[in-house]
Amino acid sequence: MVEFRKSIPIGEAVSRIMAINIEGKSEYVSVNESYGRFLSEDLLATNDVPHFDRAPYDGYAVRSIDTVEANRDNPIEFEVVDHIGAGLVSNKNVGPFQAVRIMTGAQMPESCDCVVMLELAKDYIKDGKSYMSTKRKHRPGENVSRRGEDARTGEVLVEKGTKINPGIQAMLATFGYAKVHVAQKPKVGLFATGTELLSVDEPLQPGKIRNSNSYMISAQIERAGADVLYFGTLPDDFDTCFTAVKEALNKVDLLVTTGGVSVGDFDYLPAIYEKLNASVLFNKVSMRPGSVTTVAELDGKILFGLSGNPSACYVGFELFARPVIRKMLFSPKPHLRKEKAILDVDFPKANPFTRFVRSKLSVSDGKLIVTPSGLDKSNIVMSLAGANSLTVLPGGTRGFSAGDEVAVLMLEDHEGSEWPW
Ligand SMILES: Nc1nc2c(c(=O)[nH]1)N[C@H]1C(S)=C(S)[C@@H](COP(=O)(O)OP(=O)(O)OC[C@H]3O[C@@H](n4cnc5c(N)ncnc54)[C@H](O)[C@@H]3O)O[C@H]1N2
Ligand code: MOO
Ligand SMILES: [Mg+2]
Repeated sequence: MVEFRKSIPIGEAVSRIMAINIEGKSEYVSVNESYGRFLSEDLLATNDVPHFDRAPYDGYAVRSIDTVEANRDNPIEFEVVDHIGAGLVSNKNVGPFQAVRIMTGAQMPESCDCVVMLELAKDYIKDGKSYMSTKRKHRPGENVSRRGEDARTGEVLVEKGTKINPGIQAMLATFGYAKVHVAQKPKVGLFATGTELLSVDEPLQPGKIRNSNSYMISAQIERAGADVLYFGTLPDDFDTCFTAVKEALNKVDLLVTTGGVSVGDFDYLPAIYEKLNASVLFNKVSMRPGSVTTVAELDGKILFGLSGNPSACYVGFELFARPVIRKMLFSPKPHLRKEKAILDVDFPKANPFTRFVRSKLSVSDGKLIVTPSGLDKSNIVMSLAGANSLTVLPGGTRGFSAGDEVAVLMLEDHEGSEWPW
């Protein structure tokens, strides 16, 4: 007799997984290798930026008090006593009605508090000496980049768990972080199970299909920020699968398998979990696709038994495995980011289960608009290519109409959500 499975709500399934005590680890890598990694410690400013007052323009550093009388009819003359570019420091003591010709980025001379831009100064030589004059009154601090205007020593600039982007790379270099504390990439093992599976370079044969799930899931694992250990395909044979899964567990932090989780005669994953003595967190979820997704835990490692059906496999990974990976990368918002969007077409199917529709989210006239990216069946591959989101259609509804507001989960976003259900 076919085993009866009790399905649980999606939120309950996710919270059972997230309750497992599994933590990320940190490593110390060169700034050259840190782009795209996740910070495992808050990023602090180690000095003021800039750490000296500096000229943001090419011009003349003067004392603003000396410009007070300047106006269109009264140019004020300054003797130019020094000339510096970025990287040099003037040691001249600049007195009343004296100026230093200064270039962008150079440190301000101590007694000067404003910069007259080259465009507002007239320069000339008189008796063999350099002079400049200006007709503009300048305020104290005018055209000066103040010490610490960009960052102050000790400030937390970026929080732990943030993905390092090009701007953070610039910050790291600015503060002299030659090495940076980042999360170790979780090692995610992967098997694709199924006697029907051909490799990508094999010609088609009757009854067989090319394995596409492992390519898809490998990319999803990388998109989530982890490393893939792909162990290959497995035939639907209990002993072979059992041995392979058991051995793989020693080498990984998390293990993903695709296929073999339903109630079919050759769906061996449930029996494998039982023989491993793994505790099964759930084996049925009130969702479509991916209702047969089965997740188990063994010695602090999580085994994700994703469905073989490509769309179900894809969705199961994003909802269940991604947040665990992001948690191990110290993200405070490990789940897919949830937003509201306007549905662009009718979706008349009644939904006993919560449905996650592969969708294309776009911005039109300042609003988020969402439309299914293809056929909404769990064995479909093609709708995945155009999907950048999952539209969430709650169970127990009679279908949806164009113009309805719906929740969407964003697949390509780096922000995430704390708890979307
Ligand atoms: N009597 C029932 N039958 C089924 C049920 C059920 O509740 N009762 N659930 C259905 C649902 S829902 C799904 S989803 C599938 C899940 O099946 P499995 O996870 O056991 O996966 P398989 O049987 O191994 O394969 C399903 C399907 O996917 C294709 N597949 C598998 N691996 C790959 C791969 N690597 N690349 C591409 N395609 C793959 C496979 O050939 C099958 O067509 O069960 C329903 N049945
Ligand atoms: O897991 Mo199945 O995808 O619900 O069709
Ligand atoms: Mg099956």
